[in-house]
Amino acid sequence: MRTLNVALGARAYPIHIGGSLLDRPELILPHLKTRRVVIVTNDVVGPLYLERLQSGLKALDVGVGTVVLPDGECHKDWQTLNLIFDALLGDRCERSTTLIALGGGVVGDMGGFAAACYQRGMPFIQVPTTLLAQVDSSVGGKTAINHPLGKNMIGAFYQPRLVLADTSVLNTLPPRELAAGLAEVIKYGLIRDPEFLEWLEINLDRLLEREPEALAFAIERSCSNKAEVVAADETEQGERALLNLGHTFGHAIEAGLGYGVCLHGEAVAIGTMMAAELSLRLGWLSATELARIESLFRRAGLPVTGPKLGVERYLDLMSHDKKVEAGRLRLVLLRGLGKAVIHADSPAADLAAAIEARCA
Ligand SMILES: O=C(O)C(=O)C[C@@H](O)[C@H](O)[C@H](O)COP(=O)(O)O
Ligand SMILES: [Zn+2]
Repeated sequence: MRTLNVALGARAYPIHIGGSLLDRPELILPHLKTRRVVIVTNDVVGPLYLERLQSGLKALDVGVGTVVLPDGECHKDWQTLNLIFDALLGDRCERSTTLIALGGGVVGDMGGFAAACYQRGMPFIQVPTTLLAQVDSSVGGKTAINHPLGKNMIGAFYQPRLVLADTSVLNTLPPRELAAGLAEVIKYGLIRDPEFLEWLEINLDRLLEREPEALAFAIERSCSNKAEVVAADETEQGERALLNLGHTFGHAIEAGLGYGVCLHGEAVAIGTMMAAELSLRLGWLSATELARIESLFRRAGLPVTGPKLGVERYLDLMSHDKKVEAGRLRLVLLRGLGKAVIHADSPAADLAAAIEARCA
């Protein structure tokens, strides 16, 4: 097991990464306030892993309640969130009860938001079961639900007390979900870690073959990048926005198509290609560098062109982005491979051309 720390002062927390950690509930125990938890999961992950986590905790004399949500990004909404509140209230959960999110990004984001709201805040632990959740969404405390007009629009910054990433569970992950997680892994290389990007270019096939050593390295390196950024800028006043590479375009695709049609990681890959196209037009990225990004996404099995929603529709959806300031769209762009910047007021013609260049 490898352990990283998210350095947030009194709210600092560990990220444990390793095989079979679901069988080590003693790692969870020190982070509980009382011996009572509610595990929130979904109807795909639940049948695979809920019993294991539940029985391990019970053996340590922890009282365990469970909530099983319907699976999918299309359920990341008020109605489904309310199922968690119904269960917490129905079970008479206290403010000291710990909510454990067992699942991918949707379960983690909704579980975290429910924990932030229930009785104005209950302890929260992330047990991510997808690659995307292990390398990105379980770390950093962004919790939210979607709105038809925009992704993650209603939420809170609310940090977990522990992230427990069991890499063995990735063996049951569908290939499409593995690829979606790789989009966020590649993102770290592109925005701030050129050495990691080169490692990915060399070792991508090992990740696709789910070689445990390679996966553990990629997860640790991704989490270490994320932990550094979050510790420096928890609530996204500056540097943290760089973690949003590809997301302004990507979120427009997710909302425009209807949540769940395109996986988040797939939308991020397409969005990153649009950001790269714009960076190319601004003279910040060479055609060779753009081709390297495209080749990596393609090899990972990710899409590199998006739906033909029309430039106007893209821009309308993008205008809801959380990085918009005083009505000005701010985009994360690349100034070479391994260096991201935030840029306002991109020339309209270049932006439109970048979107069009990547619409199938
Ligand atoms: O943690 C962050 O900060 C990120 O931006 C990571 C993203 O990969 C993640 O998808 C995040 O939820 C997007 O945040 P949002 O603020 O754009 O909704
Ligand atoms: Zn993301």
